[in-house]
Amino acid sequence: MSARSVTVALDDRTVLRGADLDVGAGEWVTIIGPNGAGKSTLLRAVGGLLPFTGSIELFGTPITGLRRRERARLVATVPQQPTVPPGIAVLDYVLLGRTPYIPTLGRESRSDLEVVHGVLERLDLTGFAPRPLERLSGGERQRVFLARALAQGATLLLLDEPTAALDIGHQQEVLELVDELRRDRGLTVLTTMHDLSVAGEYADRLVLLAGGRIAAAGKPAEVLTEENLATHYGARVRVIPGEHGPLVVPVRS
Ligand SMILES: Nc1ncnc2c1ncn2[C@@H]1O[C@H](COP(=O)(O)OP(=O)(O)OP(=O)(O)O)[C@@H](O)[C@H]1O
Repeated sequence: MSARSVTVALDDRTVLRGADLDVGAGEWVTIIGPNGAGKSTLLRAVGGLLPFTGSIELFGTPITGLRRRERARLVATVPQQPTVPPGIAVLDYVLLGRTPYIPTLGRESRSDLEVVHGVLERLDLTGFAPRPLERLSGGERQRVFLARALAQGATLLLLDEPTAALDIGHQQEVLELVDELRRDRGLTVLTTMHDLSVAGEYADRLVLLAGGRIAAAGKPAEVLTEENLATHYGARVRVIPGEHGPLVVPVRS
């Protein structure tokens, strides 16, 4: 996907200004930045969920020219707090991911159900299928949200803080799974993330947003510098070289 000069105003306030972003097919790019920087806003604009000025293309097609169903087959979004229909079971929630493939007033096909069961199995959620989604723990729910996005079969996956509710083990499990799917199925991944070490370990490139503008972009080692993190987060950190990317350690003054 590519975005050029994307600007978003919410309630008459410009919260994203002139953002340029390219994510190549099969690439993983993570947007980092302090609270309120505009990370979710940029992700939502790319997902076609917000009005914007500028241009956004998904695999060569302007997003504004795509119908909802067409767009949903190309891009799947997991928001920070997805809406959960009251009382819905896990299986039915994940099945909602197949909506772009089900004819209006039609029913899901056998292949839709096969996709859903495959995804549930892959995410170790088969045992949860009949349970009400609302009664799952925060981390279990997070995996179900990801399952719905994967069931959608889109090529571009947009994940807003995908590991926020997860313990360290499930965090790794989910990110490894996303990376595996990226390699196996050629998925393109755009995420937001607060954990900078984890962000740097998984992404090919990082984009640092601050005050609605892109302040830095490049390989994790180019973006995760002590200077950048002091300037844009007001944070005192040490950056230590790690096996898969720089490790960012907060230090007291
Ligand atoms: N619906 C809205 N109306 C008005 N302002 C909004 C709206 N949604 C978000 N904003 C504002 O836009 C700015 C960017 O918000 P956004 O959610 O994109 O930030 P973020 O970088 O994802 O933050 P966080 O790390 O806290 O999740 C913030 O100042 C926020 O208050």
